[in-house]
Amino acid sequence: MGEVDPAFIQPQEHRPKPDITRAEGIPLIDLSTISSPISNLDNDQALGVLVEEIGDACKNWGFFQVINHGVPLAKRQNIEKASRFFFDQPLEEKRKVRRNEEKVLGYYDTEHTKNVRDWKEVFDLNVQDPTVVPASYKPAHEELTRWFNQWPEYPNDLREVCEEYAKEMEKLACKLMGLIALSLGLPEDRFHGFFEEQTSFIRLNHYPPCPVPDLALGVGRHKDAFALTILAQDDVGGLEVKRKTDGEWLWVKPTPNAYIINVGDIIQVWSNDIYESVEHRAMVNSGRERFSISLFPWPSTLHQCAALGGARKSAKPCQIQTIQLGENFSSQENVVIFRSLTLRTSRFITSRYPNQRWPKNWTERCPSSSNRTLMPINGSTL
Ligand SMILES: O=C(O)CCC(=O)C(=O)O
Ligand SMILES: [Fe+2]
Repeated sequence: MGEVDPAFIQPQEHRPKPDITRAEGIPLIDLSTISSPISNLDNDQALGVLVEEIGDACKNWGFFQVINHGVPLAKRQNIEKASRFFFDQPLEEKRKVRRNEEKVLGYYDTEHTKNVRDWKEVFDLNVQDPTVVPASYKPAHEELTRWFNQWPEYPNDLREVCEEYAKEMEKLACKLMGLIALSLGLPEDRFHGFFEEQTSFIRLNHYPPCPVPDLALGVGRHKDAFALTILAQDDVGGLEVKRKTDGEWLWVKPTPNAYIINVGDIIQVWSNDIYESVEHRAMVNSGRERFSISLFPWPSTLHQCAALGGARKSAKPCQIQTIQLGENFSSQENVVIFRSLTLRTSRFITSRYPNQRWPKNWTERCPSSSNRTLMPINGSTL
């Protein structure tokens, strides 16, 4: 093991397998039907086929790749180049824009997943700058705060290329949310309003070569807490997806200029579990560094919490109700979530409020999934 910090070492049962399963891949979906300027979303027979493909992929895999998505290749190449430049700098330079308790965006190199350190470094930025969020998770506190992006001195075009890329990602996310709504039998714009005060963010990932790739992971197994994830991976590859049918880890073969899409917890809730947020992880290797870029579309804080924690009807925009739910769970009011989703996502939200304390014993107050009230996806109270 040499000098590798034991904090990086995965428990035996979660270490990557030496023999990668590459046989069957996640579905590859061609979006040209909706990417062409003359496409007509209303009466296109091809649209019906596409919607069915999206629905099947979400249901059977929770993951798919898209091609002919309409995102100009140059925008992706620009951000990839700037990301390489940024991570290539000495640590002291990157640490000038390090995330901390006050500045929750920027560079970070000690991320942990399930208490094991990830073999990676990241740079986070919000799509809305600044993003307005509650200053505290307590519903009685009405104060809001603003999260600002941090920008390094070099590369000096990082901000511009990230903002350009974010605009493209927003368009793609909007198209995908529309297709997913249609695939659930909902109007195409059913979810759009929830993103009006979005808290979406972009993460640049860098996975350096690792001397113990059979013991460590770039990102340990996890599910994403967001609505969707739109991931651009480079040609090195390393993403693995847990196949729903048998729990086998499958390697996602890099497809040039494709984006990998996965269903997050929020869509799982919005679809009443018809679509599931699926476990995945990122492997590292000893020979080549790897880069990827994630866009995590998050609805406004209110809708996150309505979905993930059952916000009360009286909730004011931006009040975090998820945590409150832990304390008031017995009321069963608008409870739309089951234990694991609440746990995971609430932890994610609390991690952004490091000074707040999670109520003790809260898990015991969570209802079992069989007690859960389903989301009224066809009604108006979503
Ligand atoms: O880089 C990857 O392949 C996966 C990253 C990921 O799963 C995440 O950031 O949530
Ligand atoms: Fe992920």
